[in-house]
Amino acid sequence: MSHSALSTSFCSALNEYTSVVKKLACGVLELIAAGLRIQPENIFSKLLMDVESDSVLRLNHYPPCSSGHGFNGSMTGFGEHTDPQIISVLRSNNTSGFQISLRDGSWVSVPPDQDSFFFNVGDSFQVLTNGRFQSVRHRVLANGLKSRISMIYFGGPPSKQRLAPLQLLMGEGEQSLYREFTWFEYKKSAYNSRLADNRLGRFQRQQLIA
Ligand SMILES: O=C(O)CCC(=O)C(=O)O
Ligand SMILES: [Fe+2]
Repeated sequence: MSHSALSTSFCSALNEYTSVVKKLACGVLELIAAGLRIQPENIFSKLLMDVESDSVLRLNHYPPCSSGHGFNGSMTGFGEHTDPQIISVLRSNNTSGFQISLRDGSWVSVPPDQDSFFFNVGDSFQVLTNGRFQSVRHRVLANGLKSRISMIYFGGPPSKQRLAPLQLLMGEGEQSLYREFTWFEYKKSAYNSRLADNRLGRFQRQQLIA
C-alpha cells in the first residue's frame, strides 16, 4: 500500500472509530441523565452531538521505560491531571500504567483490558452537575517491560457553549458551586495552567471556598 493510501485508510479508520465512540459516550450520558431523573434525555449528549462540538481523539504511545527514579521506581508517562471536557472514553492495549487518584490522594492502578472502554468524568461534567459527578484525577506510569498504546475520545461542548450547573438539577436552596463560563474560556484558562493544577479552582465561587 502506498504511503498516501495508508494514511487515507488510517484517517478513515480513526474517523469511523471517533463517530462510534461518540455515540457510545452519548448513550452513557443519556443513561446518566435518566439516573439523575432529568429531561430531556439528550440534555448532556446534545453537547457532543452538536456539529460544533469540540471533540478530540488522542493517541498515546508509551515506550517501555524502566529508569530507577520517579514514583515508586516508575517513570511518569503522562502526569497527573483531570480531563477538562465532559466525558472521556479510553481504550488501551493490555499494558498497565493507568492510575486514578482516590479522595485521600492515594493512587490506584486500573487493570488494563484491551476489550473494555473506560469512561472518565471531565471537569465540565462536574460543573454541569454541580459536583454530583467529579472529574477523576489520573496519570500514567510507564511500564518497564512493555509499551502501552491508548486512544482516548474526549467529548467536549461547542466553544461558545455556556457551562454552569443545570438549574433543573439543583435542589431547593442549593447554590451553584461555579460561576458561568464558556468552554472557550475554560480551554484558554487550562492552556495557561500547569497540567496538574486544579483548573476548576479559578471558576469556583469565592464565597463557598472559605
Ligand atoms: O494514555 C492513557 O492511558 C491516558 C492518557 C490521558 O489521561 C490523556 O490523554 O488525557
Ligand atoms: Fe487524561
